[in-house]
Amino acid sequence: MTSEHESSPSDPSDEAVCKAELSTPAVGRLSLYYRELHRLIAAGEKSTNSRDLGQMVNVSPAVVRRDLSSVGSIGRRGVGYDVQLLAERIGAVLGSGVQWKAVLIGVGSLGNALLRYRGFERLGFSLAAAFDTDPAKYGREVGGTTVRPLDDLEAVLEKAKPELAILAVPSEQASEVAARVMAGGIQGILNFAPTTLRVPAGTAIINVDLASELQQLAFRIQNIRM
Ligand SMILES: NC(=O)c1ccc[n+]([C@@H]2O[C@H](COP(=O)([O-])OP(=O)(O)OC[C@H]3O[C@@H](n4cnc5c(N)ncnc54)[C@H](O)[C@@H]3O)[C@@H](O)[C@H]2O)c1
Repeated sequence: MTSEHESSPSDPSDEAVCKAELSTPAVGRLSLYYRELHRLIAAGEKSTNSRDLGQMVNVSPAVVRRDLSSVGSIGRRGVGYDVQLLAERIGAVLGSGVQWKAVLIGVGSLGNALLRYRGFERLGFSLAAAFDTDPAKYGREVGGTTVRPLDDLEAVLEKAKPELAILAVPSEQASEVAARVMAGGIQGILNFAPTTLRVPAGTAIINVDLASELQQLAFRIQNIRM
């Protein structure tokens, strides 16, 4: 069995420090460990180790140990990680357990799929409202959320006070919509439009460009072949 490094329980101020120090790829990996740990909990597993966890998310045991020690992990030498405790620890660092409210803007092909996706709720994200500019879509219910006119955006943001916005609008519309949601108090944007949005400090943004991901995948395959 892989040996895990023991670490002492950390105080709450450690959490703030390690959150600030985590790199974006490390946060991505923590999110994957979190997903796998919940799968293990559902399967009745009590413990895991860095080798197995690494295999599940395709990284080396050393990377797993480094990531987990950076969140003040609770591994025990020769025993491994208690999956429940580790999931709670990572969840606390990632802000799970907190309920996050999101709004979705743009209910086309992608917006429809996102509204129907049930995986957000499991991680504490709820969709407070969805908006579009196409009158034919107003009042339609998709995945339990009713599509509203974009004109209602500011009133809904004021009332529901969501923290996050998901943009699934055409790229030409993205910056204007982003400006509106930020003016309405949104703190984080998940942007699916294939354009790089500029946001002021104090707003978090993640741009998801699936075509660019595919291009990177093709590039890697080419390099494997060479
Ligand atoms: N479909 C995909 O698989 C996919 C994947 C990755 C990224 N994207 C990107 O996500 C965005 C949406 O893609 P799609 O395929 O769903 O497009 P789509 O044309 O099917 O849907 C876009 C929706 O946005 C609405 N809209 C337009 N302007 C708006 C505005 N200002 N405010 C609110 N709603 C507005 C339209 O009425 C439409 O319902 C695009 O930028 C696209 O490039 C799509």
